[in-house]
Amino acid sequence: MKNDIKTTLVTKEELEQRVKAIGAQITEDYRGKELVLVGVLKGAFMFLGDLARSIEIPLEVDFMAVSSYGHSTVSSGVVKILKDLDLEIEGKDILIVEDIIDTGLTLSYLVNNLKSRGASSVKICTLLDKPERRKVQVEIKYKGFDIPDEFVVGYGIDYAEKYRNYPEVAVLKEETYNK
Ligand SMILES: O=P(O)(O)OC[C@H]1O[C@H](OP(=O)(O)OP(=O)(O)O)[C@H](O)[C@@H]1O
Ligand code: HPA
Ligand SMILES: [Mg+2]
Repeated sequence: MKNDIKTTLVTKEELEQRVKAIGAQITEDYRGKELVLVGVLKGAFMFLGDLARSIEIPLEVDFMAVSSYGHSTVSSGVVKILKDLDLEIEGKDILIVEDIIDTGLTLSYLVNNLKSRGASSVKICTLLDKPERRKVQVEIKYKGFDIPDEFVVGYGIDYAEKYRNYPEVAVLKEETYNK
């Protein structure tokens, strides 16, 4: 796997430190609230696991699966719900946990969708942001890192479903895409 990597953008240590800091901030901000972490599958699974462990107040966890990329590196722009929430979220404080915001299409769809179900609040926590790529504006409450406009993998994030288990955020070598 390591042979397929061109460069590392965010190291294990940087991830660990930043995730802990965001968790501490969420702990302060959501004390006394009905916090529900909504992880966006599949990319957010690793970030959500680490983040949840660094939040020191009771919370609920649920997941949604939506897809706009499929096996491509370009967003189709059409967001499809593949798996919906199990929990009722009326009156709850929702924090959507995402691995990466690129065009913003996935999240702007999700925020509107969850607000329409009567949540008390719907905010966004993303590990990575590619601001240069934005097509629709979304308000981000917690952010790990800004990254340049490069297709990244690792720490939950895939290329054609692979590399999610790579422990750092990295860019693949060109030749890997044509394998
Ligand atoms: O801001 P956008 O341009 O909408 O892109 C961001 C979304 O795209 C990726 O998901 P993907 O559809 O690849 O699903 P996955 O998490 O299962 O890999 C990523 O995990 C975000 O959810
Ligand atoms: O850089 C990326 N890598 C993987 N999936 C993605 N979905 C949006 N941007 C990316
Ligand atoms: Mg993907």
